[in-house]
Amino acid sequence: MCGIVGLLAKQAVNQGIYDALTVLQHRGQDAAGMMTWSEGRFLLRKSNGLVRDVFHTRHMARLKGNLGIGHVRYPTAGSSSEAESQPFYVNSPYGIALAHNGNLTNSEQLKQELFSTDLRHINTSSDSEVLLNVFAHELGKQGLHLEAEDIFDAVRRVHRRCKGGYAAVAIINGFGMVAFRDPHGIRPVVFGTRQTDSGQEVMIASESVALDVGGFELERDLGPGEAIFVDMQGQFHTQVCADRPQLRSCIFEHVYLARPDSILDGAYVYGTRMQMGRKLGDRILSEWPDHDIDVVIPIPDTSRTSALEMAQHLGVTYREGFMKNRYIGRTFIMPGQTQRKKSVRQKLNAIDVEFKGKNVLLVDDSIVRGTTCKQIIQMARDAGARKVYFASAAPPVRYPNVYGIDMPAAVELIAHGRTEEEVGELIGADRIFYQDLEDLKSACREVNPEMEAFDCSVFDGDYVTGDIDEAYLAVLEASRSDSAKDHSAGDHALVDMHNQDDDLDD
Ligand SMILES: O=P(O)(O)OC[C@H]1O[C@H](OP(=O)(O)OP(=O)(O)O)[C@H](O)[C@@H]1O
Ligand SMILES: NC(=O)CC[C@H](N)C(=O)O
Ligand SMILES: [Mg+2]
Repeated sequence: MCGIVGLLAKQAVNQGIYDALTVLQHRGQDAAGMMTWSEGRFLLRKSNGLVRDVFHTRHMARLKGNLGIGHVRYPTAGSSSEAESQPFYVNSPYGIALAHNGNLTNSEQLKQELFSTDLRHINTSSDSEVLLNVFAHELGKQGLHLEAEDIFDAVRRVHRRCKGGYAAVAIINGFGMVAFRDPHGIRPVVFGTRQTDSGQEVMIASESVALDVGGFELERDLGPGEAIFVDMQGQFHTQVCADRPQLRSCIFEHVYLARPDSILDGAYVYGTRMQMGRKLGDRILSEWPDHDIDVVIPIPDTSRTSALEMAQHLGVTYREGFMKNRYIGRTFIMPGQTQRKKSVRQKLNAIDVEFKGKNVLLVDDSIVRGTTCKQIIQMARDAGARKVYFASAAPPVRYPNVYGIDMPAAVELIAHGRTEEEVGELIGADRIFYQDLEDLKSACREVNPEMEAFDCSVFDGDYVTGDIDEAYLAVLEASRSDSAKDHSAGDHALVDMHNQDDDLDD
């Protein structure tokens, strides 16, 4: 769940891309990057860190041009080094820059094919570099005069070769901007337009909030397998380039990943989270009609929308019993377990009066590794709670994610191989409530009835791309679990394009 943005405008795009990246920051906190295009040259700035730390005035001054793409990264493949931050660039054919959200599940096989049959070299362990090179290779078959139709043909071949989740935005030197979404539409991508006196401007982004801040009107989501090409005049062309497109968007976007003020696949994330609260409230009432809950307390930030709705539905007081330090980011998407653990305590602090002598129902959007809830329950007890009940607005997360969320190892998931009651015991709750998966799906459908099916793999272990088996998951776990990552830290110099007279690294 990285964040991507592309902007083709009638004026300089650097500030617009920067602003979009800041509102997509919740999708990736490890690295940020921007590549613009001006007079036949690409200009790049990318590095580890938050958007505000990566782009300084001197970088912004260098990022000239009316066309550009940007990225915030949360690594799901390769390392978290600067060399694997995005966008990536290849010089042939034409010169192409690309930013990717998602994760390819056949990148190792593609990497070998790229070398042995396409004669292309991949210099990092990033699957995004693989995706760019497959796209470049397929585009290279089209010849010198590129039309929208040629680009769509190339995307069609990308879909035939690549497996997994991918939403990507690219610049083709001299031709314009392209974006495409995998045939299951696992990861989100939307586009919108802004009319100016000089003509139409187009923004493509992971979430509609990026369009809102830039004053763009949301046109729609890209459909599964669909591509959009925006020519240098700002006119866009779209086509579905997959043989059998089927929308199976990641339901975890609606649970946690996306911002509540985004509209994804026609569904207001805020509305879905309210429905989730209502449905879980119903479940609690039916399982425990004579409950003794005194107060509902959310675990900020993401659960607040569901918790408020649940409290109203239960007819119980809602109180903000935990204060969040606004300067600490999201803990779940931090790279290591030590940092995640430490951050919970730095991030959240209890207001004792809301807990003293009360039976509290703590509500979170999801329980993944259990890092947050274990500590929070202890904090609630330390603050004087009599009973601590815990509700998760999502079902138990029991299976790894392979499509762009960094949950590679089943053993790290607290609900893997455990019943709901066993999880409750392990986290120290007096009683635990989980959402039912069917209720979660209908929460989404109540907001947009056209959303028929989803990728729910983290909840049900059903991988929609059909290429994931035990052997694949074993290799993934061995290479990407927290303990494997601890041993793979290394120094990775940035082998990349050089930029004007300026240094890349500061
Ligand atoms: O069981 P865990 O492994 O702890 O993961 C689940 C927690 O992580 C997320 O919070 P996060 O702090 O990332 O973001 P938020 O502020 O948006 O809630 C999520 O909202 C849960 O609180
Ligand atoms: N979270 C993501 O979308 C990650 C994109 C890509 N797989 C990377 O690791 O850079
Ligand atoms: Mg949270």
